[in-house]
Amino acid sequence: MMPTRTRQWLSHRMNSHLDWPASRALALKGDTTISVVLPAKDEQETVGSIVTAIRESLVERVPLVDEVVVIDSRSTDNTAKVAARAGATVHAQDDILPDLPGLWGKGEALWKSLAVTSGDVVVFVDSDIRNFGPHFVTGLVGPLLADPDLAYVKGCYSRPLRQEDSFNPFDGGRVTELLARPLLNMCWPDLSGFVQPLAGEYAGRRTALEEVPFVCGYGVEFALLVDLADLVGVDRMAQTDLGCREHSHQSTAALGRMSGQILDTAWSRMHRHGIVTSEHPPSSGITQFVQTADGYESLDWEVRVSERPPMSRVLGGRGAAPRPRQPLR
Ligand SMILES: O=c1ccn([C@@H]2O[C@H](COP(=O)(O)OP(=O)(O)O)[C@@H](O)[C@H]2O)c(=O)[nH]1
Ligand SMILES: O=C(O)[C@@H](COP(=O)(O)O)O[C@H]1O[C@H](CO)[C@@H](O)[C@H](O)[C@H]1O
Repeated sequence: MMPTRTRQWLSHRMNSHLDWPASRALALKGDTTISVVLPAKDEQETVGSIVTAIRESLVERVPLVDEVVVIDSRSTDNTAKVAARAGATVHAQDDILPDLPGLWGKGEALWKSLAVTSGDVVVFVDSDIRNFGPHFVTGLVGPLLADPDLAYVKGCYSRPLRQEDSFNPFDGGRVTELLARPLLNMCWPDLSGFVQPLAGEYAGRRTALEEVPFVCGYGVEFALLVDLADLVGVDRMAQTDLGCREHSHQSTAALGRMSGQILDTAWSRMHRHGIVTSEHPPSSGITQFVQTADGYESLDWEVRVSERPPMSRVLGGRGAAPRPRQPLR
């Protein structure tokens, strides 16, 4: 159950995107630089419109955003071309810090983005959003521009579940409701006020983001919440209601594998926090089953997650990335 202190946190750390029109964010920008990062794996259908919306509204019309960067995460489609054509700076995930062995996953893309961006504030936006609007960015950066003590702002929204033959206005966020929310409530009750703990839209100060590890797979959001709360304290974290988010949905089986990665991530944090003491980590894999004409076929999947160290330890010896490239305008 949400502790009283978390209810108090929720009452003063919940924003609405309606509070943060681009004009107000611009008035607060000063010399704070802002990078928007989109991790993208096979998102040719949607990445272009998101980049275009950001470029036209928040670079050209209102000069709030200094760079829009797409990290092409081993896509097999035309994601990179579509993103570049829309005006983004595109980096292939494996071209970044090439002297390190490349790893799979969303968190790898997000971690590597820190090495090729320079914004004082970094905004992460998924590339599969189907109803993106510039308010996703202004609602996240506004509170950070207004309050220098704030380190991190997480988006929250209603999450419809639109599938081939069905639509439900509330059933999205399946891993959130079935795994992440129970885990956080039971083991990290101070984080139980985050409405969408796995939301892929969030913004943070580089000075904080470069001081925490990045889990390379789908555990990245879960780990960032726990690790940033350890680093800066929940009261330097906030959230903004961004309205509604519709995105491309994966299959239940795919979310089962995602859940395995998040559970592995959570176990590692429970171990660091002394919630579990066993020195034997959980199994690194899961077996799923598909029905066949002859019965069931078993499929084994690896869900053990890799983790990158805080970027400050890597860039420390390399020097920070150059200041944002020439704005897109
Ligand atoms: O290895 C990966 C997996 C995902 N993504 C991106 O991360 C975001 C969220 O991933 P996904 O849509 O697969 O997760 P879901 O929203 O279904 O939970 C999307 O922009 C993906 O393109 C990525 O960059 N690399
Ligand atoms: O929130 C969730 O349960 C999952 C799956 O959402 P849906 O059930 O497909 O709406 O989506 C999120 O989880 C991923 C892992 O943290 C994030 O990377 C995604 O950005 C986020 O959409």
